[in-house]
Amino acid sequence: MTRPDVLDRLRGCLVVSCQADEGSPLRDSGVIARLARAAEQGGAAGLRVQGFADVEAVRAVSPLPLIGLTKTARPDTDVYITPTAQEGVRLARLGCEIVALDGTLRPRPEPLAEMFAAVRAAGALVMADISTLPEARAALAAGADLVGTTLSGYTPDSPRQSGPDWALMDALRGAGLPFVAEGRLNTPADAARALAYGAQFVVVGSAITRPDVITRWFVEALKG
Ligand SMILES: CC(=O)N[C@H](C=O)[C@@H](O)[C@H](O)[C@H](O)COP(=O)(O)O
Repeated sequence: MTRPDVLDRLRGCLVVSCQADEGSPLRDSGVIARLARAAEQGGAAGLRVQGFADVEAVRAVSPLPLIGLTKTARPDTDVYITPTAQEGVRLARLGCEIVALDGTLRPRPEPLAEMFAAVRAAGALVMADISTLPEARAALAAGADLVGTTLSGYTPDSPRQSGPDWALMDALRGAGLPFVAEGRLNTPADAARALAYGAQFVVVGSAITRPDVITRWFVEALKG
């Protein structure tokens, strides 16, 4: 699959994020691979997967375009989504068509443009996870192939909210910047609305692949 083909295949479609955090009973690469297969059976056009072991496990069972990332906590930075070029290059070599990395303007271990170049040289597209309009502009200017609204609500510069950041999507569209919608799209109606807001494609995680989180939504609702 050539790079433009990947974006053509994902346009207007659903990508399912299959991740389980440490402590989750689903924290097992074999389980993640099964979640990925279930998403594929359900019609997902692509998958988003965290960590080398999970990427390898999913790559072995699914031909769908893969957005790979790492989550690496470091003492020197708040940036945790694929903070180094080395990690991004390894994800590309494991077969990820797209590598997601933190595209915010926060202090980071390595310059954004250098990371983008390294990942692209390894054969993958770069998806910059951002939280604000200026970050999106900067990431695209630095050579990102895609920007995702992934980090809105998780940085000091973006509003904390329970739902998707519709205002950010509106601003991105208004500025003529292509974007991927990701983050707290918790219903099919939200996903469809994101496309209507101009998203290239939509990434959904928790509402499909985190039963512990979904259970909590129901439990809280019953408390009234
Ligand atoms: C902020 C951050 O670290 N987001 C991560 C990025 O890969 C994942 O934990 C999210 O599940 C993913 O973005 C999908 O979002 P949601 O689970 O809300 O549909």
